[in-house]
Amino acid sequence: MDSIVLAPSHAVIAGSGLGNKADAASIAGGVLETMMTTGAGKISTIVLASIVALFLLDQFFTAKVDPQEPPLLKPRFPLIGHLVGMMLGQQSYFQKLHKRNSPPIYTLPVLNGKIYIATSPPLIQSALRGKDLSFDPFVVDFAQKLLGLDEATMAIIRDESKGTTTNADMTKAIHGGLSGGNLLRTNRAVLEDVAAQLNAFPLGNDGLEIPDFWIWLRNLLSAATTKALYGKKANPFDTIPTMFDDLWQFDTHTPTLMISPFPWLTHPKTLQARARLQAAVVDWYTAGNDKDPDIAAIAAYRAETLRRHGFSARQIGQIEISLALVSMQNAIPTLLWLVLNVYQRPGWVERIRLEILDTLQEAKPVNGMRQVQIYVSSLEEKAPFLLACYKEAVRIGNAQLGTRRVMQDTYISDGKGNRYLVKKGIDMLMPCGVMHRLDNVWESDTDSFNPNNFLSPEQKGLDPQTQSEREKLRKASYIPFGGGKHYCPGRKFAMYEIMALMATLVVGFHVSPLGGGEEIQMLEMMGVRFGEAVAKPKRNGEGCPVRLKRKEGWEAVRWRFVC
Ligand code: HEM
Repeated sequence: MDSIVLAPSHAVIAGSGLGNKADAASIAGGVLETMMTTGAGKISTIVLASIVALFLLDQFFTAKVDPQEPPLLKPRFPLIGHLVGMMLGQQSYFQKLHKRNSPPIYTLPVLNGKIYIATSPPLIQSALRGKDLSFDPFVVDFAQKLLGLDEATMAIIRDESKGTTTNADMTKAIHGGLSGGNLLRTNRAVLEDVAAQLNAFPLGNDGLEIPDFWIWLRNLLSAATTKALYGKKANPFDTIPTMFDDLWQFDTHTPTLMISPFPWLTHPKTLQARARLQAAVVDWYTAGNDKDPDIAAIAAYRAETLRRHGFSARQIGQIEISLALVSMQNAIPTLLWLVLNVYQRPGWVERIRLEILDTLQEAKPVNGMRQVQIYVSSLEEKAPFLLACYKEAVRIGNAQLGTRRVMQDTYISDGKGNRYLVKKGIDMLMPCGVMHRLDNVWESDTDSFNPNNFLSPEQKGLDPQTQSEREKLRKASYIPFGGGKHYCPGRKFAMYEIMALMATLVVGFHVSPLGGGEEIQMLEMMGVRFGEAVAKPKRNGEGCPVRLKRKEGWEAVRWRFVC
């Protein structure tokens, strides 16, 4: 079986495919002979001989492709060209290939295996909906390495003897835990803590000097999220002062941790951070806190599922640091890109402020302070420009690599009569970084932040009829949250918490650069690596010091979010 597993972030190679050996050997022999007789020096002979050897190996080992499969896209440098390109460029390598006019779906030969890459909206939608393509194998593959799980734990994860698997039941628990009333309750709990933190903000004219806006935003939402997940009584993230730093240290190095053959040598600090996180979370489950009715439904359902499958509290704690990670690692950087991009344009801040003002309601004063309510679930409808900015922050920051393994030979189709055979055991990648930069889909200069991408034709003064094809294409190309069975269950959760926090900032607070001037510093994005979805700021966000103070007329206000 030809198989390359590359996502979230590692490669497993198996199988082989033989090319036309006789032709290759004679061409290579000719090249070598020419080289030797022209008197080239020893070093250049060795280099050339290596290239010829690679050329030969390429002919021998490049995977075979059935004519019905997606066409083969050969690397410019034989055999290892794509592998090196992916290692160096990570997700951006697919954008590079796309700029070379790659077909809408192609087969990428990597060593002696292959992967499929889809970059056409209808083909991606077909793949995400397809029952024969699955994300599950990756969860199992990466759990062990990422979380450092022992064989006994992995044996339960791999167990299929009960007619179901841990993974299948966890998917149900996750989606149930983050839908309907459970979603609203968890959002309410997060925002209650966000409000408490903002309400504790200094009342004076100087406000607060924040040396590092990224770290401030990160800590604000991390504290609120963990409180909502684990409840107020016994939050494991309150036990050790380094817990948030540990979580983000772990998050930053997850992509390399998964591929490092000797993580104890290459990532000792990350392993120590992971160990501290796991110890605190293990204690929390050992004390039975997951049965407390005050905790988030997603945490409770997942723990109940894991206990049902026979995991001990130690094993649950080790696995469940992933819940904290997944709840924050994409949402919080998205908040950063929204805030930074909007605050580059005072006109946009004002436009959002006016939208939000219309939605606010005054409630009964508390301790002599005004109490202002934000109706979170109405923001989607009542604040279209804020919503467009949020979606644009998601588009611009997200380069997740949708990943599925073909479980049995099947066809995917673009709905226009083109269909492609995809074969059992091969992985298919759907690079969001390419989809979110397609020239024919998005407003021009696809690297720029442009909320027009998500305003309706009517809101932009355009004729909806002439725009309908493009609108459809935009919907199909926008895949920041994946799709199908594993469509991110936290997408609404993230949207509400981010929009609510942004709404409060623009109405109630004044954000200005610490060194003077009008606009706050824009931070640069790091490239998104395999295994990540949302870009983090370069240099851990250093270089964006701000002053945050309550706005005139909004000094003595207590904020309250209604979900
Ligand atoms: C802007 C923020 C977020 C982004 C961009 C994002 C992105 C993603 C992506 C790309 C996937 C994989 C989907 C697929 O392969 O089809 C995913 C899955 C998942 N996300 Fe999110 N996510 C975000 C926020 C959240 C939040 C806040 C939570 C939890 C509170 C969450 C929980 C999950 C879970 C549990 C899964 C696995 C679902 C499954 O396996 O069925 N996500 N997310």
